[in-house]
Amino acid sequence: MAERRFGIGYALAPKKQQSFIQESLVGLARSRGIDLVRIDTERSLADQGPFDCVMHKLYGNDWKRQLEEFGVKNPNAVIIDSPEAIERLHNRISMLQVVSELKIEHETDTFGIPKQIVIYDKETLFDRQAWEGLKFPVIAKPLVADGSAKSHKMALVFNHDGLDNLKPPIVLQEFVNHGGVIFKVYVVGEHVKCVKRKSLPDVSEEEKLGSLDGLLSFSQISNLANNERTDDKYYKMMQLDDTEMPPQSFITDIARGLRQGLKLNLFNFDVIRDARFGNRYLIIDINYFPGYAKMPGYETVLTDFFCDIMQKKEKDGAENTGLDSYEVLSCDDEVRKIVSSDGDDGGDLNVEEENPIQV
Ligand SMILES: Nc1ncnc2c1ncn2[C@@H]1O[C@H](COP(=O)(O)OP(=O)(O)OP(=O)(O)O)[C@@H](O)[C@H]1O
Ligand SMILES: O=P(O)(O)O[C@H]1[C@H](OP(=O)(O)O)[C@@H](OP(=O)(O)O)[C@@H](O)[C@@H](O)[C@@H]1OP(=O)(O)O
Ligand SMILES: [Mg+2]
Ligand SMILES: [Mg+2]
Repeated sequence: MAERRFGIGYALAPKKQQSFIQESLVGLARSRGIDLVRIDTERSLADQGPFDCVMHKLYGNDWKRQLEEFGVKNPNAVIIDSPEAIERLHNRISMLQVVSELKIEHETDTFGIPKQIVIYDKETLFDRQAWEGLKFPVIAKPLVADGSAKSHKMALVFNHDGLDNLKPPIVLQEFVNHGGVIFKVYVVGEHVKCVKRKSLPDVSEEEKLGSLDGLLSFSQISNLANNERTDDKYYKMMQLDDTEMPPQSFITDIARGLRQGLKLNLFNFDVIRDARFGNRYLIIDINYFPGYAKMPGYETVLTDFFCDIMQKKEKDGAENTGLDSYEVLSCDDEVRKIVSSDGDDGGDLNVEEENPIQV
């Protein structure tokens, strides 16, 4: 009897679909019995399918309603991920709250988030009382992180003069020197991959005090040029080679904690190493459904994840229990640590985990 195939519908904006749905991914998934099917976002979801799973990165109440209806009509289908869980990442305060709730013990390393305050209006912006404990330079980030170009428009503010150009609501986050390298940790279910990316350079003491005109604007500085898909080529070009990766088990513990706390499968988080301490890591950003295609070998990681969902669904189907749409166990319960071809000397981090994951 022919093996039953597993249909995953994807609902993505055109730009996202173009970058993420590559023939290499579609072909590999197909060879593993998984069909990736485009959901026509101009038509009602209810008129399309059937789907065993829906994967999406769309906004708006109408789409949210359609997903809810789909979930009611298809209780055994898996939705990756729940709109409510995703919305938590659309606000830069609620986004990082989950980090403060993580309980992770590590012998030598500590983690946290930078000091930050939210500013809703201009008066508060100029009220020094409101800034308790926060010192220049600060990074001004839009409070809303909803995928719009505006939500990535940032400014490095060196002094009071720079405040004039800011438009609340914003988050002011202390700027922490971190050696000009950021660690981007991609999470795909129980799969975790840490890569290095170019970041803002450190700010010297003179620059902090100097007569720089108060503000430097920038946007998406850590985004990899699309033509640089191999990390080692990018690392050489951007002189990131000699930056040590964070401890592997530390990063996977944080990834696991965030996944369980956020109840999300598809996200990445940005980590900087605090140059003042060297073993203190700060999480500065968490992104839903990031640019996975920039991750070397993304086809395999994503297809393994699809396989995890399919196998869990079959297992649950056999036990006749409806798959709870937020929990998918990994394909196997062994901890499989695959360190990438660069070995463990600062190479990228691929770690499979044994824990159940939540969506
Ligand atoms: N607190 C901080 N201290 C030092 N540098 C920071 C800090 N916050 C952000 N940066 C720098 O600014 C860049 C953009 O910040 P952030 O990642 O929060 O913005 P974003 O628009 O959400 O980016 P992404 O494209 O990853 O979604 C970071 O990659 C890093 O280079
Ligand atoms: O497509 P890209 O490669 O730029 O991916 C970026 C992605 O854009 P897209 O989802 O519109 O594609 C961004 O999503 P929004 O915050 O804007 O929603 C955000 O997740 C970035 O962090 C991703 O960059 P990465 O962290 O992977 O370097
Ligand atoms: Mg970021
Ligand atoms: Mg972001």
